[in-house]
Amino acid sequence: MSTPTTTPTRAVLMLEDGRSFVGEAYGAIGETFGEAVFSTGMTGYQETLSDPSFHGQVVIMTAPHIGNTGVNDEDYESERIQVAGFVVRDPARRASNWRARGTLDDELAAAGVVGISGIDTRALTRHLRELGSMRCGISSVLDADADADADGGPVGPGPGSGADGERAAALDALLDRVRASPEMLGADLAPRVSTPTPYVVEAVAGAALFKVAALDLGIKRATPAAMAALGCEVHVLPARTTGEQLLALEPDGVFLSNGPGDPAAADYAVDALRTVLRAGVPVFGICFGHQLLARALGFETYKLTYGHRGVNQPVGDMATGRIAVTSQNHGFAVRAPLTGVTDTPFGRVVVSHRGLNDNVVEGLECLDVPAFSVQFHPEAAPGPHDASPLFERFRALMADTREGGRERSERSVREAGHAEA
Ligand SMILES: NC(=O)CC[C@H](N)C(=O)O
Repeated sequence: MSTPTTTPTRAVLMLEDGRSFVGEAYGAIGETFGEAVFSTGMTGYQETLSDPSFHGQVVIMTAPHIGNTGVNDEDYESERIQVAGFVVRDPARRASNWRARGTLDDELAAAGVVGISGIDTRALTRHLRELGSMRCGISSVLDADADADADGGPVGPGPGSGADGERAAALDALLDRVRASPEMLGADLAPRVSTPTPYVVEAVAGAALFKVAALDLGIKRATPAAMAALGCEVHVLPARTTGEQLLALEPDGVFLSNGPGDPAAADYAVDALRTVLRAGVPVFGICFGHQLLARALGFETYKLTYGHRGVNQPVGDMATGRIAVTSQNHGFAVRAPLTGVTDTPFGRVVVSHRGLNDNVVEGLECLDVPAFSVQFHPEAAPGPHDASPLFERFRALMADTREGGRERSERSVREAGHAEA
């Protein structure tokens, strides 16, 4: 009798340190490599999968049941699934939601995204929490060779022969491929996910009040949408746009988006930002954009052991003590003194927010130039909306700077008039 076609295909997740997990193929059949990171969000898997900041990463969902609501066209945060691979414990056997147009398994397969299911994601997460994020590979094609040999090849005794020997050799070879795959430290990934050409997101409520130049380092759809809803005309620009090109748009403000990779590798964006800061144009950065503002001010960034990824990360406002529950997705962070004022080439800077789980810097505020940034995600896709007023704060900063600018130019007109008289 032939084997039923429903027999699951075996898949293996191999970590850089040699620990491996055996499960079932989920999504596309094949092989993939990336940095193994875990996300604790219990909702929002579609937004997570399509967040460009996950480019080059294999995402492990700590929530065990994934895929319940299938996939729809509305919840994509970019044009495609961006993760390098996907790891789940217990995929939903059917999708159930009025918006669903298909299952997550099929969607991943159609997008060519290799995943694995049925593994102990709790043990995997604890391992990464102790030892830190590391490279990994998922393969659902390893058994093909071993099985072919086991079925058709000679059955010989001793190590290295037969299916077991083949499988051990295949696992060793997979580990070699994991260790040969690119590292996240030092990776410049934003240009890979950025828009190739500029585009404009129109302000929602009639006439645009403010023109925002947004550097797309891996922007999510919800971000320009949130600013457009506040009356901003958002010009979304490729990652390598220069400071001069940003200023040539005569924007009321410059926004720096989230994005994948190591902020220490994106010197081009740091240079652009310094040009903008020198011009006194308001700046707002989130996540990768926050890390780049920090670098432009002279702070360093570093790699966290395992990062913050999820929708329930508590953040404290240093000035008010107020706590916000935030959406986060970062593996790098800014090194800056939590208290006190730091003097930088762009004047005084304070840390505005800190992570309440581990005291990581979660926000910066410039006191002498109109610029601020947060490590978390005010666009909240997915996640809670506690931080969404930050877009209003950016609008207020643009309004103040514009008023200040008007006052200054009115004063110079008056002064020029005096000079003439
Ligand atoms: N979401 C982001 O912008 C992530 C920023 C950066 N790639 C990090 O991992 O820290």
